[in-house]
Order: sequence, then structure tokens, then C-alpha cells
Amino acid sequence: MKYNEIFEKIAAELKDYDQIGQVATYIPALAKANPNKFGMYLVTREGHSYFHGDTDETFSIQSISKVLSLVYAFKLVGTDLWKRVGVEPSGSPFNSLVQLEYEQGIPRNPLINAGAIVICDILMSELKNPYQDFIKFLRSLAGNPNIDYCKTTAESEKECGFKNSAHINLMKSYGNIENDAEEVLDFYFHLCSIEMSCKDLAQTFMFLASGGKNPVNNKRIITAQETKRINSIMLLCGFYDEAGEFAFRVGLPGKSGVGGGIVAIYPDQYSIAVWSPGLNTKGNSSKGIKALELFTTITQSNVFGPSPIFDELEYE
Ligand SMILES: NC(=O)CC[C@H](N)C(=O)O
Repeated sequence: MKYNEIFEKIAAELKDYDQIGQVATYIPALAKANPNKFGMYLVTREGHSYFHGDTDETFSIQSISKVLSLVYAFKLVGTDLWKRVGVEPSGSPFNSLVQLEYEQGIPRNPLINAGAIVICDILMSELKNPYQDFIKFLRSLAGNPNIDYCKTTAESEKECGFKNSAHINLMKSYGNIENDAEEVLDFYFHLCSIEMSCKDLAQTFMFLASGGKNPVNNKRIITAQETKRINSIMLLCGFYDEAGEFAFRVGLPGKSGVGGGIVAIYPDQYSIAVWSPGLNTKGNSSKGIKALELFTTITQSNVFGPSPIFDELEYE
């Protein structure tokens, strides 16, 4: 079966999916999303693309940005990063405060809100123009100069960001935030507000499937060793208290956001992005996970099984 046929088969099977979930409403700007949107975009290591559905439409990437800010901070400060944030799965919701006090203001990992806020603090300390520098980095990864922050979404989240305020203030009390709390939070909300399409996301994450090099221009973003570290954090922490379930069902390192996007990579082979705004109770795209589960099952591609021999399978 060819990739396009696989996508059609998945879309047909999930057309009347009855567990589509609810769009995020705790951020008012996201409550307007159309739950019926659905797109899947695949980029292979050879640079071929295959897609289905709403793959050019942009949406709020939300927590998917946490991987990209982590990569950027890792490039800037190296292993010193791990003094300020851990690498263990949290087993708790993305916005849970419980562990943070027990662990004295050191977040479990960089992909929960507390961890991503610390990463924002690091970027603000290291960069003169964090907003401009970060978006430039993203545009170059995606090969799309139009990628941008959405001021409306950032403002909307700021107006009701009480829990994130609690996170940053608790961490500041433990000495794990260097900059002004309000300014760091503003940067954090802006990173969450970035809008990208499935196409942008699949393209952007391809370097994590390519040992740290952007396969389009062969430019090295991070080393192969650093790539291993980022991918392992995605696998263990990318879906919060559903990381085990995602590994169990899909079997790839990946990251979700409450805008309904998910991106996952299969090292040395492909990067794939899905978008369906309905979320399950853990805040991850319900139909998105199902679609990826079907995709990795049909193509037998997951990081735990024997490597499929892609050339023989002739998907393209
Ligand atoms: N899981 C997510 O995508 C959460 C991001 C959201 N901006 C928040 O801080 O709550």
C-alpha cells in the first residue's frame, strides 16, 4: 500500500470517530477551534512528502513549542541545562503543581509547563532578543518565513494564566527563575501561541529524525548525541501522564499541544504531524493519537519493533 492510500484508509476509518474529545476551552482563544479539522503530513528522509486533509491550515502549536525551545536552550547552555530541569517523566498532568514543591522548584522535565517556563527563563538570560531570535530559528527549521506568534492567543492565555503564574512564583521562591516573572511568562505564552501547519511541523521536526541535521540544507542543528537526549525526553515526557499510553499504542517519540497538534518522529526514516483539535482528558489530541496508532501499525514502524525494510514495503 502506498502512503497516500494509507492516509485515505486512516481518514476513512476515523471519519465518524466517536471519541473525538473536546477542544481546549481554558484558553478562550482556542475554544473557537473547529473540532472537525483533520490533517496528516509525512516527510520522509528522502525529502518526499505525503499528506491528507487540512495540512496547510495553521493552528496554535501550544506545547509542541516546548521541544523547540528546549533544543534552542540546549544549544546555548549545553549540559548546564540539567541543573535547572530534570529528565524524568512526571506521570502527572502538564500543569500540575504537586511535584514542584516536593522537588524544590526543579521541574521534572522540560516538556511540562514548569519545565518549559524554566527554559524560557534561560533563553531570556542568554539572548538579547529572545522573541526575534527564537522565531528566526523556527522559520529556518521549517523553511517558512511566515511562521509567527499569535498576539491574540498569547493575550488570551495571559488573562487566565493563573496556574502558570503559580508555577513561576513557586520556582522563583526556590531561586530557579532569574528574570522578572511577568516577562518570562509573557515569553512563555508567546511561544505557546505560535501558529504552524501540519506541513510546517513535519518539516521542522525532521532534524530530530536525521541525527540533528536539517536534511533540506544539511545544516547541523544539534549533535547526534544531543538528538538522542531530546528524542528520549519526547518519548518519556511528550504526553505527560499519557506518555506510557502513547509509547504503548504508537511507539514513537513525539509531542502534543492543546491546540490539537501532535508531531512524532521515526529516527532515520520520517517525521509525521497530525492535527485534530478535540482533546482527551489528558489534553492530547484524541483522534490524532488514534490516527498515529493506525499509521505505525499499518507501516510497522515503531522504535521498539524490528526495523521495517522500507524499500521492500514500497510505500512511496
Ligand atoms: N499542553 C499544552 O499544550 C499546554 C500549553 C498551554 N499554553 C498552557 O500553558 O497551559
